[in-house]
Amino acid sequence: MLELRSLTAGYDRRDPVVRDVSLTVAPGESVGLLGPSGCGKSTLARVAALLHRPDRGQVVVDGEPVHGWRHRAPRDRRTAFGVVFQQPRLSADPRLSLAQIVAEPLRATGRAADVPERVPELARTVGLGADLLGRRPHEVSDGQLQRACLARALVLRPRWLICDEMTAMLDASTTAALVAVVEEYRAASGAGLLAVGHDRVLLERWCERTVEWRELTGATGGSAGHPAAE
Ligand SMILES: Nc1ncnc2c1ncn2[C@@H]1O[C@H](COP(=O)(O)OP(=O)(O)OP(=O)(O)O)[C@@H](O)[C@H]1O
Repeated sequence: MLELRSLTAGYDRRDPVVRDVSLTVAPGESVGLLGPSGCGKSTLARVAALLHRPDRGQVVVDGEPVHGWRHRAPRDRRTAFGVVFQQPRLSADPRLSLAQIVAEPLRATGRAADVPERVPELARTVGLGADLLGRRPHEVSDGQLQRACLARALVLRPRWLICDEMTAMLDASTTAALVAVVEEYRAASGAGLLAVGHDRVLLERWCERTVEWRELTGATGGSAGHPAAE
């Protein structure tokens, strides 16, 4: 279970963008989170993926409260999450080839030995031809780069996937292809999904359950929350 309990988060403690938000994703469940631009969806997605420390509230993963974010999160916690962001160009190192981008999490976790097997396997899964794997981000389209970013998110076989407007920059056929990849992975692995976006038609087709941002506030009662752990 991925539980977001009474989360308050943002960039200025005096004026948080996420206020007392609660949401739960069960293993194997797909949850779409809909909200208008600027409401704080990406910020919440980053907290859920252990990339941004909340001011208040708790993230509880499989019954265990999270006590560290980013590099302070234990490795097995961090690697349980695969994250895909809206803008692949901001989340991929421009100096690396697509193959190196996909391989990054394996190298960072001491599993470089798996690279020769896993990278071509993931490239096939996301529909990246071998000719593209040697190219760098500026030599491929947004859609091709997003395919590499999705492969990178899946390479460590995460138990939770956080997709933050994953398809916002993509055409309809690439959107359908990437959603299908996520769904095949979920069916095979039992991973849970939190897909954040503003495209109601897409999220309602994609996810078993879709929730509105405004429904999440104060859902567990009051804004007191729990003090965030260091
Ligand atoms: N790094 C940052 N520093 C300061 N403010 C930020 C930062 N990132 C986001 N914000 C602000 O926090 C608010 C919520 O942003 P967030 O990206 O979480 O919203 P969103 O719902 O995902 O929006 P969108 O759908 O447009 O991506 C916005 O007002 C934004 O300007």
